[in-house]
Amino acid sequence: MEVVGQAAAVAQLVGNVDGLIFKIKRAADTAKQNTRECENLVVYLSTIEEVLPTLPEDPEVARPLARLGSTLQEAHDLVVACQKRGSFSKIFRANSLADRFREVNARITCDLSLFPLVIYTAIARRLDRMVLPAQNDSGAMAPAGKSSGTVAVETQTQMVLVSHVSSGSDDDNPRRLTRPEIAASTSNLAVVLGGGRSGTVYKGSLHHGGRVREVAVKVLKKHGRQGMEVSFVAELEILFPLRHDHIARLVGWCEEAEEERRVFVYEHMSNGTLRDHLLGLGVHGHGGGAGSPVASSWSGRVEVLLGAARALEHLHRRATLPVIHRNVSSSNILLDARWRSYLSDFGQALLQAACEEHGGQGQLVPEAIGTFGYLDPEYYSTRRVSPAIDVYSFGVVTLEVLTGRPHVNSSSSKGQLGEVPVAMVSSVLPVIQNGKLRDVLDGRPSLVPTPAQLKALELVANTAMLCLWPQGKDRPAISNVVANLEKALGIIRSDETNLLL
Ligand SMILES: Nc1ncnc2c1ncn2[C@@H]1O[C@H](COP(=O)(O)OP(=O)(O)OP(=O)(O)O)[C@@H](O)[C@H]1O
Repeated sequence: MEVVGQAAAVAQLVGNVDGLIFKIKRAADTAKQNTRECENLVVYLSTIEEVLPTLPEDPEVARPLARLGSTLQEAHDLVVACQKRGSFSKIFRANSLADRFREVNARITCDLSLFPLVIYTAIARRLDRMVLPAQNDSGAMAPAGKSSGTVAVETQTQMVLVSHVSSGSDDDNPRRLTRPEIAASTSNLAVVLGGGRSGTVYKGSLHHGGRVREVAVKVLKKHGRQGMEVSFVAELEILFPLRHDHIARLVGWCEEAEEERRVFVYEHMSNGTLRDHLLGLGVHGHGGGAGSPVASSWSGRVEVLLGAARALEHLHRRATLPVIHRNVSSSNILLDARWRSYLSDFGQALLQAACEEHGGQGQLVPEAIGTFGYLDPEYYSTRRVSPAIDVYSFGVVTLEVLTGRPHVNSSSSKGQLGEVPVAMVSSVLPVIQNGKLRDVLDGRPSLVPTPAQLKALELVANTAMLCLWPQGKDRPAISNVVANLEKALGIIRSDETNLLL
């Protein structure tokens, strides 16, 4: 009896969502402003509409369905508002409506992520298919914009899936992989690249569409972090649409819910992590030897920092669905064969829209997760998530780059429980604040700075100081950090050129 009741409740919720989608579509037909946003929303909702009849009559889907229903009610009100023309400042009104569309879209995406994983990935797969242009008979991709209905598909792509700066083609979209594909690509997980709290990363080569691609395959721990399923879905949701020249690209994923096996496949970065090079760790043969510009030149170091700052700028300000990374560290900045830097490891990332919901103060999380030494103390005490927490961690990475020291040291004085770890910030920052940057700069012979380089490094150090300000509101936005690093890199490069002449 109870089961019948639950089934009826789910059926009713599905009917409600279906009805709302129908109403939104009808209202969108007669929208007089923000018509593009309305069209985008309709395309997004059509995908959800397709999935609705396949939902199981399971109590687990009732809660996310109810949430989706109330978000769609707001979406409907928004589209209805677009049926009127604003009598006062039309442009202002259009912009504020566009902001509300962004919020509603982000909320719908958040609501979808609450569905059980198997349903969510079904939706993601459908969206995946929508972004891939139709293949012609020869298997080559048809040019975008040529197939019927492509306009809708393209706008959908812009809205939901592809954030912006794309350096790859559409066939670079992440795809679902099978377990045999994972086993074959990694020769049964033969070569370990590294490991962390969430799993082990293996080297692999993926054959697809006549191409071979070097990949890093992260097999998530079965019972690692609490809520692994939730964090898998969250990372998939965040990484799927992200395209940026300094963000490690997701190539695919594999999910076998029954066996609790979850895998992410990323582009392989052959030169390891920034940390390896700063500390001269010989991990996999690329730990900061003579050939590493990151170990041996200030331009190499500042360039890597700038890449990571641009990745954060993209996440915070430019991505269609802005993101807070929450785990910025020198181990999560990877280097490819050309020494370009890439931000990686989005396992703790959060969508900013969810954070903004909380009266602009940032979302309150149950626990301030992070790595000691990188963790923003204000976030640690308030548990409120905002972009400023990434800026703080980036400040710590900047100090690592300047000093070549690890983010934590073991104190010489032993506490009751053994050696006490000390965050580098507490030992290095006061020295920089006293104007004695030279005392803490990495002292390797190839890094002795010229006077011009020292000026540039002072700018970098001052920027780090601002990033490490105790209160998040006093820290710079990441765009200002990018601007300062660009300036510093310009000074160092022109000095290097002068030295060569
Ligand atoms: N795309 C990649 N290319 C090459 N090596 C990689 C790649 N991704 C990860 N690695 C290696 O695997 C290690 C662990 O990866 P990652 O930091 O993502 O794991 P994690 O379990 O999420 O770690 P954390 O403890 O920070 O949560 C990295 O330090 C790096 O050495």
